[in-house]
Amino acid sequence: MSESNSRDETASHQSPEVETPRGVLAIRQVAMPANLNSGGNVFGGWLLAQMDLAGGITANDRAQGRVATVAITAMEFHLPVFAGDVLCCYADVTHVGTSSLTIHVQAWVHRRNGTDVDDLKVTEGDFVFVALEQDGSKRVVPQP
Ligand SMILES: CCCCCCCCCCCCCCCC(=O)SCCNC(=O)CCNC(=O)[C@H](O)C(C)(C)COP(=O)(O)OP(=O)(O)OC[C@H]1O[C@@H](n2cnc3c(N)ncnc32)[C@H](O)[C@@H]1OP(=O)(O)O
Repeated sequence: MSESNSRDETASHQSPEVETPRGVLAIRQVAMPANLNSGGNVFGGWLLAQMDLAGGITANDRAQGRVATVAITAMEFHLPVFAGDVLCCYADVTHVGTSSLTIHVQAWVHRRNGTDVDDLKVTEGDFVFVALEQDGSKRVVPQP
């Protein structure tokens, strides 16, 4: 049997991989009607704010103190979010520089669907934070 045939056979016996959230649950928040746009979906800006908070809490923990968001270098909106969805933001420290930290943040919703509950990845992005002194100047991120 050729190598490629062998690989095909293995693949046909495996169930498709189910994606799970990446990182640690940093915040949960219920999307409310006040967070909707005129189309009936949750505003992207509200989602970004929740993700920034989730990344900021994680960066604050890792940097052992005050941080500020300096950049969002990647952001994807995969699916719409609706009122009543429970937004769950997961954060993963992917890079620590001298004064900066990059946190990959994924937002998933926990959505009731009759008696079932669906968990869906709705957004993800890379948030860069800089560790700050009390006067607002940058500082070195301490070793863990
Ligand atoms: C037990 C109790 C717990 C309490 C728990 C409380 C938790 C509480 C959580 C709150 C969570 C709040 C989360 C929201 C946080 C905001 O909303 S902050 C508000 C918005 N952000 C701001 O106002 C920041 C404004 N910017 C600044 O003040 C200045 O840019 C800064 C941040 C002081 C940096 O200035 P600078 O000295 O010119 O920095 P510079 O040398 O150019 O760059 C510094 C680092 O950033 C990197 N960088 C800069 N620009 C970029 C860029 N565009 N892309 C990538 N990297 C970049 C550089 O590469 C460098 O990295 P390192 O090589 O040092 O690792």
